[in-house]
Amino acid sequence: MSDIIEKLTEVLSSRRQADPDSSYVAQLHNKGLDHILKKVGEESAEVLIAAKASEYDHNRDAVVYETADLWFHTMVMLSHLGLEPADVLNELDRRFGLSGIEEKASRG
Ligand SMILES: N=c1c2ncn([C@@H]3O[C@H](COP(=O)(O)OP(=O)(O)OP(=O)(O)O)[C@@H](O)[C@H]3O)c2ncn1[C@@H]1O[C@H](COP(=O)(O)O)[C@@H](O)[C@H]1O
Repeated sequence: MSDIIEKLTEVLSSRRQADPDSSYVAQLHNKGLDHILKKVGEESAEVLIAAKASEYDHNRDAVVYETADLWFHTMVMLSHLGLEPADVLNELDRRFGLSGIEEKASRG
């Protein structure tokens, strides 16, 4: 796991019990799962908009910025549910080398 993902995972875990007045992440936990999911939805839409706009404005920085917002809020969602990025990375690792076409065919 990359260093920043590991460091951020630790900070997010420490924010589960933190004071919402001094932590944005604690505010998200305090507002609950529905609010976190709303943020994930909003950030997803912002990624789509930035990615589509980049075809015309070539603003790749905006795509990176919005994707970072989405990854961050997705990490908060995982943390809220008692999951970690390592769980997702392990699933990607399990799939590694298995062609999407083969995987789909194996579903029968
Ligand atoms: N990586 C991030 C990060 N990325 C984005 N954001 C915040 O996510 C919010 C993005 O929401 P929007 O763009 O929708 O802005 P907004 O309209 O003001 O947000 P809302 O009021 O609608 O929720 C902003 O407040 C950003 O500052 C982040 N907040 C925190 N982190 C990391 O989380 C750590 C802990 O943060 P705190 O809990 O605040 O200390 C930080 O040290 C950072 O490493």
